[in-house]
Amino acid sequence: MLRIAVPNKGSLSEPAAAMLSEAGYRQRRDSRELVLPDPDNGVEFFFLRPRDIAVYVGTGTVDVGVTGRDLLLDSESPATEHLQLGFARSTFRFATQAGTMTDVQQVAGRRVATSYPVLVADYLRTQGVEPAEVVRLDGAVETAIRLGVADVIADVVETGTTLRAAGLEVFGEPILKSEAVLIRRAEGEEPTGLDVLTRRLQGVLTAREYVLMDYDVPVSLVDQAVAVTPGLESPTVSPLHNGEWAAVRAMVRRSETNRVMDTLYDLGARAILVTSIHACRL
Ligand SMILES: Nc1ncnc2c1ncn2[C@@H]1O[C@H](COP(=O)(O)OP(=O)(O)OP(=O)(O)O)[C@@H](O)[C@H]1O
Ligand SMILES: O=P(O)(O)OC[C@H]1O[C@H](OP(=O)(O)OP(=O)(O)O)[C@H](O)[C@@H]1O
Ligand SMILES: [Mg+2]
Repeated sequence: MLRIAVPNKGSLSEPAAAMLSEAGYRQRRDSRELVLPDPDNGVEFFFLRPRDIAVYVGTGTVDVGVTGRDLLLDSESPATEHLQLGFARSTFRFATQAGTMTDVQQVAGRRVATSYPVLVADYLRTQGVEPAEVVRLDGAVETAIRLGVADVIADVVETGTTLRAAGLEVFGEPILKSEAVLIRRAEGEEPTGLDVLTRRLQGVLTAREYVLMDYDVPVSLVDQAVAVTPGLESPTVSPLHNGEWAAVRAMVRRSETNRVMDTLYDLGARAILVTSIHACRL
């Protein structure tokens, strides 16, 4: 059985459970369940603190796990990214009182509060900046400046709402772009069953990113239409009862759906239909 660690709480927990459920795995019914066997799919889920998941994977106690890239890097665990999962996207940034700092060099000799001390210390070292101190806090880092324990913070930023509410502003380059990732042990053989899990998760990622587009187009315009919707490999072109028209089916990036429909319509395509992909294996 492939042992899979899944975040039990926090920002990663719900979207990770949703993705695994879309991939056909069992879901826990109660958030207090800590272990969930799924024998039909040959896996066993362990619900752990997101910060601990890299540690368990690095020691080989579990085979793979879902965590954030930022948490993985902060853990110093011998685990490695296996697959990017596309949710919990965030940046990791320095911030301080609005209008006071512009460059990471200004962090020299200052106190930095963060929940990610290893990540921050590593980054400052690469920039040749020596802070006075890196203060490790568990959360609510944005309040550290007002309370006088730090001059600068380094934290996860998604919308920036939390920073603005605290009267803070980012400065310097982003330290990191993070998202949820599936991790595995850096050394050793690939765990048995990881290939199936990977294909299933890739199927979910593709189903989320693409839609199926069907349309009818005059046979004389098929080549031009196919150039607009080349699909992943090659679109399906089928004859229609009216021999002057053909039907085309292709996968299209969800984000481009309306632009592609406009272009096809202008070209002369009609009966353009878009459907979601429920599941797929490429
Ligand atoms: N607002 C957010 N938007 C996107 N990702 C986030 C956000 N907050 C945290 N993350 C990501 O979630 C992971 C941190 O997990 P963690 O469980 O600490 O989340 P949390 O929501 O801060 O939980 P907790 O309330 O227990 O601190 C990191 O990978 C981080 O980048
Ligand atoms: O840019 P935003 O959209 O505002 O999101 C970023 C905030 O979200 C997370 O906090 P969380 O709610 O997890 O609280 P915490 O600080 O206690 O971890 C993170 O630590 C930031 O504070
Ligand atoms: Mg948090």
